[in-house]
Amino acid sequence: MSDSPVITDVKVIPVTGYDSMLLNIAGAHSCFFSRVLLVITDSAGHSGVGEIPATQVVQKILQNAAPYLIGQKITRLNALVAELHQRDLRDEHPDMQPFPQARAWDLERHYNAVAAVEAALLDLMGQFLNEPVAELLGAGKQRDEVPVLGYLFYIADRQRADMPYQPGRQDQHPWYHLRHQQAMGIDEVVRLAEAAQDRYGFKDFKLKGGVQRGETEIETAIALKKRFPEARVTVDPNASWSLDQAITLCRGMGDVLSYVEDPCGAENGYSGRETLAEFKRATGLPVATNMIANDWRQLNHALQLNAIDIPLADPHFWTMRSAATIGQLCHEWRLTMGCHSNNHFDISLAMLAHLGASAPGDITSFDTHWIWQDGQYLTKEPLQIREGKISLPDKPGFGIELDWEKVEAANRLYNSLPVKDRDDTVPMQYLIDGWQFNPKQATLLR
Ligand SMILES: O=C([O-])C(=O)C[C@H](O)[C@@H](O)C(=O)[O-]
Ligand SMILES: [Mg+2]
Repeated sequence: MSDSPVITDVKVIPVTGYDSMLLNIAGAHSCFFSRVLLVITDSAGHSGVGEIPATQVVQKILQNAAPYLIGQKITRLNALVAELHQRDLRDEHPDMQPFPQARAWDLERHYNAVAAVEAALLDLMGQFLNEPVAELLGAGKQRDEVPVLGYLFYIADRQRADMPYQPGRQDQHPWYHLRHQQAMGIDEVVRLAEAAQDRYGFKDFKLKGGVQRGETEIETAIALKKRFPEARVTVDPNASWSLDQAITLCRGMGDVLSYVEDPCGAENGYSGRETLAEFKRATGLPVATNMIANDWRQLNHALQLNAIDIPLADPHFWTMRSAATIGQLCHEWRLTMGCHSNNHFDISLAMLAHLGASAPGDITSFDTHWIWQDGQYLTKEPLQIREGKISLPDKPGFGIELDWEKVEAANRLYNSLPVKDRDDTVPMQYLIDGWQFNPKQATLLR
């Protein structure tokens, strides 16, 4: 019936790199960030790869899925992904019991695992068909370059932490030094933006908020807009502002903020979808989210309430194909597609690029944390951000090749870590003793 290659090997490889002491509502980024690579090899001798956020649960889910995948034809991609979506791997595998948080109610880990499998299979399919992954998504490849934004953070003083944060390098572009230095003031954040703009050519900027007083964060956004008048500027306090506060801070700010990301969330018996709908009505500002429309059912409710304009369709939990479908839906329904991110390596950079290349019509610049990791490559010819865009390589699949020496070194670093999963409250203790997460209180207001 078919000459499809079959899956011969599945490898789950956790990898770690270095990060700066970036602040967000959950605390401070550790000096380490971790991801999981899923590498699937087929009988044609090709390897496909997917990258997702690292948790111990997701690794277990993927290890449990491996025997099921081996021997399957790669052309069963659609059916395999649908089947994995439905399997409750925890119940099938008693060794998931030490992870009570897995699968049954922590759906995001399950989605991450399925997303990794789908990405690796798409990479293999692209190589089998000699087409880039973007051609296999949605309406096929729509563009060769994908706009991305300069994702800015307030940066804490790493020297206060007894952790091996990197000091930065002085022998390269100033960005590679500045990204490791404290940046809490408005001028320092503008300086960061200037360096990032000079290095990567960004047209647009996003400021991670939920850290300082809302007024200070809005003043920072105003300063960014003043410095880069043509830029689309946004701020993302991760729903930490109350609805009233969000309206007070953002009303009349249409000439500064092109859109606002998750300005408020659930409060006083009202859901985040309801408060965002009220925020939109009160301010007239477009709203983006990666917090209240993260699966089809949530997206349906968000759209029925007219709560959002820009779904940030992250392929690491939506999966590449579902995120591409959101791109098509946004185009048809006059919404705007964007993409959320977390700290990531260059495999995810390729995933974002192929997703963005498949999206029809206008999209807003995609989020990427890559500028905080740039230089820590796991592929031989990593994609680059130039003039604020990522160009797609003219190669099949994702068009990337793993550098196994680097992957093995990053895996050794992961294995050496005493704490494996992300926990931003730990480094935060060096800044504020006894600090605890409060989703409604800015990080430094304690
Ligand atoms: O847009 C967002 O909400 C994010 O990028 C989530 C991330 O976890 C961000 O808050 C971070 O890296 O600290
Ligand atoms: Mg966000």
